[in-house]
Amino acid sequence: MKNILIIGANGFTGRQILNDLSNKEQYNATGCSLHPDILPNGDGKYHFVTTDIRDEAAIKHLFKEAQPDAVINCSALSVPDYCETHHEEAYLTNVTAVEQLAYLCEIYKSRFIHLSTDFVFDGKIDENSGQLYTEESLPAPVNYYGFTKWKGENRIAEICSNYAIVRVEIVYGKALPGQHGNIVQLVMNRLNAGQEIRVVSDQWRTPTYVGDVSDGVQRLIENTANGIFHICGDECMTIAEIAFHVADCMKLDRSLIHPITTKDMKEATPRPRFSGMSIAKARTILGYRPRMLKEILMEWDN
Ligand SMILES: NC(=O)C1=CN([C@@H]2O[C@H](COP(=O)(O)OP(=O)(O)OC[C@H]3O[C@@H](n4cnc5c(N)ncnc54)[C@H](OP(=O)(O)O)[C@@H]3O)[C@@H](O)[C@H]2O)C=CC1
Ligand SMILES: Cc1cn([C@H]2C[C@H](O)[C@@H](COP(=O)(O)OP(=O)(O)O[C@H]3O[C@@H](C)C(=O)[C@@H](O)[C@H]3O)O2)c(=O)[nH]c1=O
Repeated sequence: MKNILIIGANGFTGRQILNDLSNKEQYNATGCSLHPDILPNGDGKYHFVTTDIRDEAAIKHLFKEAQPDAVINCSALSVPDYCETHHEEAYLTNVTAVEQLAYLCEIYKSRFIHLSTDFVFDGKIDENSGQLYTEESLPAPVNYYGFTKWKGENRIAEICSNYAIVRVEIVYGKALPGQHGNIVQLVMNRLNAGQEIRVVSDQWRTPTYVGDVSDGVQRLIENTANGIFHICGDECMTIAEIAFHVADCMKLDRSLIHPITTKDMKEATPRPRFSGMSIAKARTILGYRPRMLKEILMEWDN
């Protein structure tokens, strides 16, 4: 049985991974998060600890207790607008604490699986070129969040002898109360309530189903390959196209959706224009096969 430590286990992705792993006999799952268990009356299949990863002594104690064979880091300051105005705090969580986790993984001979983002890229690929970002593409982040995530990636590659960096993007699925939502849920909620929504039609992404992230991570626990893996969807589309898929699959009123440009959206933080990522490497090495957005939406009970 493998001991798996999932950090950021109250978060949207971390909780999915904690739930999935704790239902498998081959894993002994420990969830860790900054705040107490978001679902304290769960089925008792996992152990949960409240720990701040910025606290060096606490994190050393956690490793000693958990003796992890693999550590999955889903914790982060993951709101780009917040990171843009809180540089020091963002750096501490997304870089300094990640470095500390990486050192401890080396000491405990744990495989380090760390979640990162498409926001490491500048998004300057021409959307008509048919190109997608690969693991070989050069990062050049356009916001501070992306910068810290890239720094974290680099430090792990320098420190760890057994690691995988998992870049995901626009992770969607059903969030629990208390977790942040996602664009698919936001569109669904607005349209269900008969409210209008403005969505950008000039930001291209490869949206990722949260269950597929969990699947990709599980494949990486069992694989020994080091390096970066793009674990996202296989369909590149604009945010406006995502919104129209939601309306059509859920039979909601698509006239409430208003496509606008990024310029008109007046976002507080710059975002890459095009950040579709290729999953060719994950397909070949891991046998990763993500699901289609429409397929997930058709099964979604809203
Ligand atoms: N969601 C998305 O669309 C995307 C996410 N990513 C990356 O994927 C990963 C997971 O994202 P997502 O699921 O959205 O994350 P969330 O923001 O939902 O969850 C992050 C979790 O990290 C925990 N956390 C934050 N600071 C600390 C700390 N100091 N010590 C311990 N735990 C801490 C929080 O715990 P608590 O709730 O207990 O306070 C929170 O639950 C992140 O690395 C993010 O950068 C990348 C691209 C897209
Ligand atoms: C709220 C909102 C967002 N959008 C767009 C902006 C953006 O392109 C997209 C998603 O917006 P969000 O604010 O949910 O997420 P955003 O901060 O853009 O995105 C991400 O989260 C971080 C953690 C990442 O690492 C990224 O990979 C990405 O998935 O939807 C609209 O068009 N209309 C809206 O009303």
